[in-house]
Amino acid sequence: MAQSGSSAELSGSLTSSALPPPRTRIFKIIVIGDSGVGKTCLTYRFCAGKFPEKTEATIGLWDTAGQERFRKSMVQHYYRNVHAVVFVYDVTNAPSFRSLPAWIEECKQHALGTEVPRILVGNKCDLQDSIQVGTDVAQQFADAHSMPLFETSAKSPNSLGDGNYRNSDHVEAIFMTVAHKLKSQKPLVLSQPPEGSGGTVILSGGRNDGGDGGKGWSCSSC
Ligand SMILES: Nc1nc2c(ncn2[C@@H]2O[C@H](COP(=O)(O)OP(=O)(O)OP(=O)(O)O)[C@@H](O)[C@H]2O)c(=O)[nH]1
Repeated sequence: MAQSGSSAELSGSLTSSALPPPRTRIFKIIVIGDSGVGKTCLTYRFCAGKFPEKTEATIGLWDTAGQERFRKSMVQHYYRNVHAVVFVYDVTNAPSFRSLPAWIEECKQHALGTEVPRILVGNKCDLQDSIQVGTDVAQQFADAHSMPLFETSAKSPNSLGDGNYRNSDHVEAIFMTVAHKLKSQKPLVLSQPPEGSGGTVILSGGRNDGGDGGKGWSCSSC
């Protein structure tokens, strides 16, 4: 198992033209898996709607030059108050798939067991000729750990061929699934961010019958 993780926050707002003011709930979602599987790209792709031109290895929380006390408190901080976990492996890298049990165990040790919404993501599906982890084996693993499986590519553009990254490759669906699990019962509908709204992606839920406005979701940091 190698190092590091990414995280994203989803905030859900209940907005209304009438008072009271909007309620905001913030969820902390951690994205974990071996180094290089594409955690940063997936998170960036979701938050900014595109694949990053250039990424650098995230400084691993496990890479603190032997300063054990510092490492321990950093890791504890990372796993604290987590609402959902996204496990990522690289479909072209079998060892990254074999590391998953260790990542699941790591989560368990930080009190993140099956009660916390978790999903499994196989990234880099655009590299069709280099696939080392088949869907069958990944699905079996996902079923055994009661997680939904998504196979995706943070990189490949959508089928419209215009170079944009909209509603394609399940990236939005992945985070929508997490949001949906967190928000439970309410059906969520993806809407694109308005032009110039930065990295905000709004996941709107249906208005409720009480007329108190719609639910909005946004990825507020990454
Ligand atoms: N072909 C392809 N390359 C990808 C994809 N996602 C990420 N990459 C590439 O994989 C490399 C690692 O991506 P990162 O997002 O930095 O991986 P990471 O898991 O955050 O890595 P660490 O920060 O080291 O933990 C980069 O060169 C990306 O361009 C993908 O879907 N397809």
